[in-house]
Amino acid sequence: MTDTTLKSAVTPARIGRHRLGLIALGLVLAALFVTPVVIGDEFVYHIFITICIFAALSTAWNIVGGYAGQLSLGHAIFYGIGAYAGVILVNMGISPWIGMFAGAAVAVVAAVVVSYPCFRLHGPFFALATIAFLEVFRVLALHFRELTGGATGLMIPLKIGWEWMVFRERLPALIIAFGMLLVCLGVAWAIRSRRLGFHLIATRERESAARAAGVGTVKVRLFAVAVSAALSAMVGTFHAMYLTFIEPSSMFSLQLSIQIAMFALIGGIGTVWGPLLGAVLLVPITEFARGALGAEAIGLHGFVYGVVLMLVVLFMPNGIMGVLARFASGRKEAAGDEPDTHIAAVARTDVAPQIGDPVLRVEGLQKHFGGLHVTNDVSFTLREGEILGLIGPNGAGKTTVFNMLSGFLKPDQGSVTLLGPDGEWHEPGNPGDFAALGLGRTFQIVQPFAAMTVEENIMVGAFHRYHAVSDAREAARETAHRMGLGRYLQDEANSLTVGGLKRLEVARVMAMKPRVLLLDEVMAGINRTDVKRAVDLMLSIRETGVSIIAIEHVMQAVMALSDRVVVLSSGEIIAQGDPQEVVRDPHVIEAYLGKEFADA
Ligand SMILES: Nc1ncnc2c1ncn2[C@@H]1O[C@H](COP(=O)(O)OP(=O)(O)OP(=O)(O)O)[C@@H](O)[C@H]1O
Repeated sequence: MTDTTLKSAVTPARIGRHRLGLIALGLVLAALFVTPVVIGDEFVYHIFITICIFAALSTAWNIVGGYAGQLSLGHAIFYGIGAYAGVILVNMGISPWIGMFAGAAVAVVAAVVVSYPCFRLHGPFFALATIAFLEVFRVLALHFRELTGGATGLMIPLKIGWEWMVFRERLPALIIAFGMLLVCLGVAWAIRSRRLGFHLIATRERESAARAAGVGTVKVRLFAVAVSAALSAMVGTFHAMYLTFIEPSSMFSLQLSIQIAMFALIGGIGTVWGPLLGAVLLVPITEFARGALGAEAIGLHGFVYGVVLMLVVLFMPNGIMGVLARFASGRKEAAGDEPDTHIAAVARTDVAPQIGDPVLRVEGLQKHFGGLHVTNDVSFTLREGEILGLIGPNGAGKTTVFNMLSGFLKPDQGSVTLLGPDGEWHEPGNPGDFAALGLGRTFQIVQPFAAMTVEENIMVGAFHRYHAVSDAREAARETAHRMGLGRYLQDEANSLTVGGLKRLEVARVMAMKPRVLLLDEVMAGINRTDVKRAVDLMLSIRETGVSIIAIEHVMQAVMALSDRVVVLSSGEIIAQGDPQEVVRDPHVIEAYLGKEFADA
């Protein structure tokens, strides 16, 4: 396959529009620095410094709230820690440049301690928990009066100069605020464009699928929270020096937490540039309104944010960046029906399967859900290069067995052991360990990472083998072409048809280069031509030495594919062996069609 074929999905027009977008964003960024310098007015300086500060805070928030999808409304905790650490150390005669890092270190510890127990909570529950922790920190700041000054707050001593981050003119403050914004944007961009960014978005979109692809979902989210907290704390230190006075309710403020989240929501949550655009749009409107209306307009910014948020939700659900991205990528239509490449056909009779030694042993699996005995003493072995069909009527317990074979469920009794690449037998405990030993699985209900392109979805699987983005991208492209998805590389996963999504599910797991592959009903709901293609594909995968267990209801496919079949009924194995013999077994006919049919 030529390189040009691999890159064909990225059109020159699309690259051109992308470049145009980057140039426009670069101009917005440059204008943030140049405009106040050219105008020279104090108030304009103040507005642009405030934009930089809020854009930096919102960009840091976006690493957790956007990339990782953990809607934190307690981010002012880290901003407040940075502010207090900086000011307390300044009062002790230590420069805020040092205090900034001390605050960041404390914020990282607080972030890990606060977030770890909260990660089990999702959506509004996570948000509520972060608000509760924010309140705890505010009360702590009020309580430890000797350190924080309590409700009276702390004044910054009037030591002027770069060393103390306090200036008579506005320009140095703008330089620092702008520098901080650049640092936050740089970190956010670096995370998004590396393996970590892919892992975070995958975790946000489909945690189970991410875990099956070997992503350490808790680890990556903790890392994101730590980085975000450190950046927020550093901005907090500078902002405290800029304000020259801090007190608990304005530092550990729910309103501030909501504001920084809102900038990202309006600009484009989960994008690198969205928070910046949100802050650029909203801060001037509210600051000018406040300046123009003075005390009459207390709370006006809340009203303005509410109106803008409503308009954005109604007309731009993905924020400003969503509109720009649509412009950059052009048309979208349902994709995936017409594979662009021919999947190598391997006729059933052409190839004698090379079946080797056992690679997976399943012994005495028992699983109860409350009073329901879902599997009872399920035992079988899978050999190298073998295709094992796992069949049985609805509710027989097939998916539950798969969940135990991939670490998503712990058996009540029994064991699953897997032959590792080191030649030793292992008993893995969780999906990550199974993936590390070379087991990949698909899900009965497809689990695409909706916010990613087809290429990026497959890259999440490829990152299991590669660290470098370029290597993972190349591997993903090769897999996509092999799976007939080459034409859709740059399309959003959401735009694929059912058949396309099923192939994407297999492509993601194939990019992991598994040694054992668990396929859960990959042929359900697809047309006859696609079933034929899927059978050929599975046979070609097996030719590479991969062992496959396939849960399937499409009997022609099961018969065409399987070297052996295991039949489950009511959680027990009722037959196993050669496919032709198994389908004639009266117990199997009875399980599927009832006793009367079997007797007849
Ligand atoms: N988490 C759970 N809690 C309670 N019951 C469950 C749970 N998961 C599965 N079950 C029940 O266990 C039984 C087996 O379900 P399972 O999904 O494993 O069957 P299956 O053979 O894969 O069915 P199908 O072919 O319809 O997908 C069903 O009765 C199901 O309702």
